[in-house]
Amino acid sequence: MIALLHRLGLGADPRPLARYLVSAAVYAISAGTAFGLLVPLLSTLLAGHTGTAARWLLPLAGTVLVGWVAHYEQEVRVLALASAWRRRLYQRLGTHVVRLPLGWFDGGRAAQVEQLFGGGVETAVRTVHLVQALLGALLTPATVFLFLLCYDPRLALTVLVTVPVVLAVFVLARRITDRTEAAHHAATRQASDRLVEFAGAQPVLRANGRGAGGRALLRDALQDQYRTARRQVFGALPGEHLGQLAIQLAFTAVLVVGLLLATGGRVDAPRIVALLVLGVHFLRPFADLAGIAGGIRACRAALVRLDAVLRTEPLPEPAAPRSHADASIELSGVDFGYPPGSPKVLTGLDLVIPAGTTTALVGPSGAGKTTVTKLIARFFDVDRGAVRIGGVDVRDIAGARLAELVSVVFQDVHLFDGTIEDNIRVGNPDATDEQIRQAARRAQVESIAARLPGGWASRVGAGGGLLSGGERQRVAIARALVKDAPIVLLDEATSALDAENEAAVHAALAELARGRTLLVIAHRLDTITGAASIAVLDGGRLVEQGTHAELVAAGGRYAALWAERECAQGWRLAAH
Ligand SMILES: Nc1ncnc2c1ncn2[C@@H]1O[C@H](COP(=O)(O)OP(=O)(O)OP(=O)(O)O)[C@@H](O)[C@H]1O
Repeated sequence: MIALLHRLGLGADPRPLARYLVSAAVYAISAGTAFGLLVPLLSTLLAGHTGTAARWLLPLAGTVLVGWVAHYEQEVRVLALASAWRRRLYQRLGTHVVRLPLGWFDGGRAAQVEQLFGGGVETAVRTVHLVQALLGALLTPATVFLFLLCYDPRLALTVLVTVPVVLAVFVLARRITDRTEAAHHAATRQASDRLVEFAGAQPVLRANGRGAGGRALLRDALQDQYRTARRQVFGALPGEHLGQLAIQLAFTAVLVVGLLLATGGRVDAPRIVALLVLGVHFLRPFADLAGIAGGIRACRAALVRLDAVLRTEPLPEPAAPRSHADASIELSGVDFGYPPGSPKVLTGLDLVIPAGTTTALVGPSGAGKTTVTKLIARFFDVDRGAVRIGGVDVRDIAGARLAELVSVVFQDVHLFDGTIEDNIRVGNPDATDEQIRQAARRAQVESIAARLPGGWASRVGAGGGLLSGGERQRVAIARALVKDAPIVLLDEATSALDAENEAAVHAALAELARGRTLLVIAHRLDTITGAASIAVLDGGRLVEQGTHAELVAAGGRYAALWAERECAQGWRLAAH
C-alpha cells in the first residue's frame, strides 16, 4: 500500500506529508497522555486529597493545549495535503489519458475512466484522512498502555491479553458483514441496471406488447434486492454485536482483575476506579479499527484502479518525428490481432490509397474493415508490417501531427448535448461562425437545424439522441469539414436511412471527398459505385480491388455482394 501511494505521488512533496504525520502522531499521543494523567488526578481527588489533585491540573492542561495545537495543525495539513494530491492526481490522469492509444478505450474502458474522474479520485484521496484515524487508533491506546504499565503492570498485562481476542472477534465480525454487504451491493447494482434497462427499453417493450413482461423482470430484480437487503441487515447484526460483545467482555475481564486487586487490598479503591477509566480508553479505539480497515480496503481498491490506468503505456512517440510527403496511405504486409499477439484479425494485408482519391472498403461483418481504419489513425500499432502516410510509417509521425492529418468519422457518431454548432466546432475550436455555417451547408446539416423547433439554438440531446443516425453522421461530416484534415476515414452509418437522408449523406460525402484522401467503410454498396477504387476484405485479407465496373465484370466476391444487394432490393419491391 505504501509503494502504491508513493507511485501515485502522495509523497511527491515530502515536507507537508511529514508535518501532517508528525502532527497526527502528536495529537494521538497527547490524547493518550491526557487519559494517563487523569489517573493520579482522579485517584487523589477520589481519595479526598484535593490539594495534591490540583497539582496534576497543570500538566493535564499543558497536554490538552499541545493536543489542541497538534489537532489544529493536523486538520490544516490534511486539507492542504488532500487538495494538493487531488489536483496532482486529476492532472496526471488527464495528461495520461490523452496520451493513451485510442484503441485502449474500447470495451468499457471509457466508462472506467469516467468513474475514476468521478468518484474514484475522491475515494483514493480519502486515504489521507484515514491515516490520522489509523494513527489515533494505534498510538492513543499504545500511550495509554504505557501509563497503565507504569501504574499497575498486572492490570496492564490483563488488558494486553484481551487485545488479540478483541481483534480476532472484529476480524470475524467484519467477514460476516462483508459477505452480506457484497451480496447486497450486487443485487442493488442489478436492480438499478434493470431499472435503467426497463426505462430505456420502453419503446421496444411496448412495440412488442411486452409491457407486462418487462415489468416482471424488474419486479424480480427488486424483490431480489429487497431479500438481500433484509439478509444484510440480519447478517450484519451478529457481526456488529459480536464486536461490541468482545469489547464488553474485555472490559469485564479488566474489571474483575481490578476488583480482585482492590479486595485483596493491594490497590486502593480510588486508584482502581481511575485505572478502570484508563482501561476503557485503551479498549475503545479497537471498535474504530474495524471501520478504518473497511475504509482502507475501499481506498485501496480505488488506488489500484488509478494505478492500473496510470501504468498503461502510451503509444511510443518517435524520437525523431518525420514529415509525410503527401496524403497517400499504404498498408504493407500488415498483421494485427486484439490484443497484440492474439488470433490475427488482419493477415498480410497490402492496400494502397493514392492521395486525393476515394477508396471504399467492403466485406462481410467482422472482415476487419474498422480495424484497418483504427490502424491508419494509430489507435493501435500493427503486430507486423507497416502503415504509412505519405511514405512515412505512422509510428514515425508525431502523435499530435497525426491527429491533425486524419479525421475519423465513426459509425456510431457521439454528439454532445449542445447545439449543432457546438458539435461542429469540436472539429476546430478556432473556426469562425462563418466557417461553421459553411461546413454545415456543405454537409447538408442546415436542413436538420431547420426542422428542429429552436433552429440552430436547439440542443441535440445526450449522445445526439434527438437526431437520426444519418443526421448525426452529417453533423460528424461537418465536423470533419471544419477540421479540414487531408485524410478522412469514415465508417458509414449502418442505420437504415430514408431516401432524403440517404441523398443528403451522399452529397455530404461528395463534399468531404473533394481534395481529400477518403477511405469509406461502405455498408450500402450504392454509396460507393463511383469510388476510384473498391477494396474487398474477407477474413482479414484483401481479396479483390478495382472499380465497381471492373469488380462486377470479374464475377468474384464483390459481384456476389452486388447481386445479393440487387436481390434484396427486388424482394423489397415485391413485398410492397
Ligand atoms: N476492441 C476489440 N477487441 C477485441 N476484438 C475486436 C475488437 N474490435 C474488433 N474486434 C474483432 O475483430 C474482428 C474484426 O472487427 P472489425 O470491427 O474490424 O470488422 P468489420 O469488418 O468492421 O465489421 P462490421 O462491418 O461488422 O463493423 C471481429 O472479429 C471483431 O470481433
